[in-house]
Amino acid sequence: MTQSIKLEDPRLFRQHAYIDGKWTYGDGGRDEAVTDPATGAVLGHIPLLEADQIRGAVDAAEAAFVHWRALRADERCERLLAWYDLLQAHREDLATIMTLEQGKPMPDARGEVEYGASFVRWFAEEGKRTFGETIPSHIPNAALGTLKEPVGIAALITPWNFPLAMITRKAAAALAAGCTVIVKPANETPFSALALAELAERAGIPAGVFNVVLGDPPEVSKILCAEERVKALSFTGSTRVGRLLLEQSAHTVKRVSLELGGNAPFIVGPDMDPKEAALAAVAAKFQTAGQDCLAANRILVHESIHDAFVEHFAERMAALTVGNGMQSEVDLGPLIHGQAVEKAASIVDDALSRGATLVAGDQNQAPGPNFFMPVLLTGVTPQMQVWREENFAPVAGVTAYADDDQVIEMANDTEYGLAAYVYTHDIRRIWKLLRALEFGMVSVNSVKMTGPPVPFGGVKQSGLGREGGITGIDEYLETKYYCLGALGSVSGS
Ligand SMILES: NC(=O)c1ccc[n+]([C@@H]2O[C@H](COP(=O)([O-])OP(=O)(O)OC[C@H]3O[C@@H](n4cnc5c(N)ncnc54)[C@H](O)[C@@H]3O)[C@@H](O)[C@H]2O)c1
Ligand SMILES: N[C@@H](CC=O)C(=O)O
Repeated sequence: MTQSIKLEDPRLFRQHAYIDGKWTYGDGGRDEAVTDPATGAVLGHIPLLEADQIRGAVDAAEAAFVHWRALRADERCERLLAWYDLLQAHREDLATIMTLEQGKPMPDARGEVEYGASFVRWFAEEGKRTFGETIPSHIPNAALGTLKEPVGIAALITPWNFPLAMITRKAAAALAAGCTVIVKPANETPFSALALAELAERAGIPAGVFNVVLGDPPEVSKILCAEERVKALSFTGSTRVGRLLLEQSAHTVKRVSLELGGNAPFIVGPDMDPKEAALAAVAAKFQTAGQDCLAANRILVHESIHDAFVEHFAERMAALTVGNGMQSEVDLGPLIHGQAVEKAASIVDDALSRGATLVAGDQNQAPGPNFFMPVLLTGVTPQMQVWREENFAPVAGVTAYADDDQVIEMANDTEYGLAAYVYTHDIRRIWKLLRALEFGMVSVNSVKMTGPPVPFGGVKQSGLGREGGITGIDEYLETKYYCLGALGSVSGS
């Protein structure tokens, strides 16, 4: 079954790769169907490019780099702002494409377009502030300083859970720095990336500056990692693939940035109102049907309020509507594919076989094969997969703890270190937890923590580097030191 896609601007729906300003077929005639996870209907097809075509994208990015880096920062800024305006103007179409290929409800998709666009505006401005520094000279008659220069071509490899914002958070920073980019989106969600390319072209971003390649993921990534001309690799995705790409990039000594998996603890202090904390925990767990690197997977509640918390959590969870994200009033869309549903079921089975209690979550109510009803488990322990792995599904695991030292140990008992949530109004507890938690981001009494000004990223096996904020652009800049010697007495100090 093929589904027709109705857009106000049908030219935003592209089914070709985008290289050097041209929409490109695969030379070998291979292609892949892209389906709507909610219905299983085919939305369209993408070409799987051949190795020479991927290298062709590198040729194009290399040629375009010469001119793009030579523009003044404010000239690049103008084009990025034009791109931003187009993303805003086409928000509804972009959200429609995203919901159809990814499954998230339309309000969430609109929110992601807004979120993704906000990085373009942020980095358009930051591009004008890539300041070098002057260094007081220790060498007689010399002036010392630094310049910031673009690293060169950046390969950007992105996941399917946030098909637009994960691209713009990288691409806007790279383009503002003066780099050219080759984007490889996930094959599950290529159409958002291709719509971004269409709008980049309309915004006056020159041919070869923003390219989108499609193909067999290991094949394409291997070529990009092995290419000496690609100077930076920025990857968002699973820790497993991140490790692989880091290894593959070692031979060409690339600048590597990794935004990997998370397994966020959500800590609730004894002073909290259990209902307030439960509503926040539901919001932090079920966005994008739990397929979110920031999802609150391990919910650690003080024993004095545990039972009341669980009751409120279950009540709020029962009010969530699961369905096709194109329909109004839906809170949770489908999981991305059948394998994700199987993995979620096996994680729940594993927990139950090791003694967890199923409080709620009846899979017989699921409205279709790729849907998974929200699950609440209590009595979750470190031996269970639901604790050890990033479950990436609407499966919430709750555990009681006795005191702050114990909860710190429990929260840090994971290889991941992306984000943690803390709910308490006790300032001493807040400070103690904030300092002791081994996570790149700690959010206190707030579910929302991200946005353009924020240095987003993790520690431990959750990644390398930061995206967004005032340092996000540094991932795409080299520092060049200069020493101007023999200046005579005018050099000063
Ligand atoms: N830290 C963050 O900012 C952040 C944000 C979003 C998602 N994520 C993580 O992404 C993961 C979910 O996304 P996913 O399932 O698309 O991740 P994934 O690692 O399977 O895929 C990510 C990208 O890598 C490609 N890929 C897959 N297998 C590959 C291989 N063997 N060799 C080379 N490339 C390969 C995919 O096509 C995709 O483009 C979760 O772990 C989630 O936490 C992290
Ligand atoms: N929710 C994250 C993406 C992770 O999956 C974000 O806000 O960037």
